[in-house]
Amino acid sequence: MALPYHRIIVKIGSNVLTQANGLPDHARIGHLVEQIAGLKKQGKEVIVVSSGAVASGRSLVQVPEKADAVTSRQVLAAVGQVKLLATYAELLGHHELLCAQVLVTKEDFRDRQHYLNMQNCFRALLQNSIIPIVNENDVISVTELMFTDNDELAALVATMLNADALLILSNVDGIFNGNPQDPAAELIPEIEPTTTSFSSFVTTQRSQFGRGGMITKCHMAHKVAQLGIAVHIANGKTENILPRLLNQEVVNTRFLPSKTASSKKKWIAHSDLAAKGAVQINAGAKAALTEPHKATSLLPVGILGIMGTFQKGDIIRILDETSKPIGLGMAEYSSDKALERLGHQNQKPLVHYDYLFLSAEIS
Ligand SMILES: Nc1ncnc2c1ncn2[C@@H]1O[C@H](COP(=O)(O)OP(=O)(O)O)[C@@H](O)[C@H]1O
Ligand SMILES: N[C@@H](CCC(=O)OP(=O)(O)O)C(=O)O
Repeated sequence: MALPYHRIIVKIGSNVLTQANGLPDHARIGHLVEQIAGLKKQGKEVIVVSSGAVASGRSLVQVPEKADAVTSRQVLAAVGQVKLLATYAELLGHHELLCAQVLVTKEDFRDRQHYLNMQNCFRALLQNSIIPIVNENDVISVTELMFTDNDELAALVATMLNADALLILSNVDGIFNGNPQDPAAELIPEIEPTTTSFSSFVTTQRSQFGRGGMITKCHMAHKVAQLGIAVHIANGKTENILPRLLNQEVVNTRFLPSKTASSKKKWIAHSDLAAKGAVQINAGAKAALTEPHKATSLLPVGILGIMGTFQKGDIIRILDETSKPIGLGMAEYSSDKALERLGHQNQKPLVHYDYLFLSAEIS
């Protein structure tokens, strides 16, 4: 039976688009474009998150050896992104499809206004049947401003657009219960939303041109699935991977989605870096907040301490008694007011349930 996904994010990793010599693999891009056109013909909405700018740049310019790594990457990506998009535009054009370039930085997901502007543009592109091709703005995003990798970017786009599925195409068939090179290792077909640890079987090893590696891929995938979006990790080098994946005809790892969260919660779930302060809560408050199937807000009576200074509307981290982060929320009032109300009964919640995201996975 075909999987009933309508809005699909397809993340194409560096390794899928790059040959062993580091140059772009045009035949592969062409084959993926054919498959994307096939999905569009079925009436599906497709958003592509594509790496490959640096690899495309390598095919055009040779950066002088004396240039530092950051500058080289900026130059290669700036030149290469033009070629990458031109390749997509030309190949999609053969199928009478139009694509659009969306270049973003991590900051754009932290700032509510940037986020809403981006979301608005994506929606308009999809309404006009245009395929957004998203990549990190590698000219601006350097060092600590960078996404961990394009898996993180794809996860953020999937949650922002409330996609039905995120398909991560890498150079492995999925997640194995050991080193994928080990013949004894077996592919894990499904991962439940309750799974919390991957480190026992996923190594920190990365593929030749990959940035984040499989551990970060797993954490991203798990976080997205927790927000109600199905995530599949599959091999982008397998022939006709996209239609075969959707028809369930090919091996892959599927992260089963848990019940859906509201879009506000989805935004908050990815706002860790934007947090302005933190609150430490007592064991009773933690038990109340984490009780399944209960919508509980965070009240001042359960707060032990306030760290940092925040205003109404700011994102704050929620820490348990041992200072372990257990969630994120949007403050209903400032840290000054929260301090006055600390430990008091019958006060307005500091974080309303609708603006509270709890997860064991926040790093
Ligand atoms: N348990 C595992 N199952 C599958 N792949 C794994 C596992 N542990 C480590 N890996 C490595 O993760 C790599 C894919 O991640 P990554 O390098 O980030 O790829 P991409 O560039 O496609 O995002 C694989 O090539 C593989 O070597
Ligand atoms: N933005 C970069 C790729 C970034 C990246 O992390 O790629 P990947 O390892 O495929 O997630 C580029 O276009 O070359």
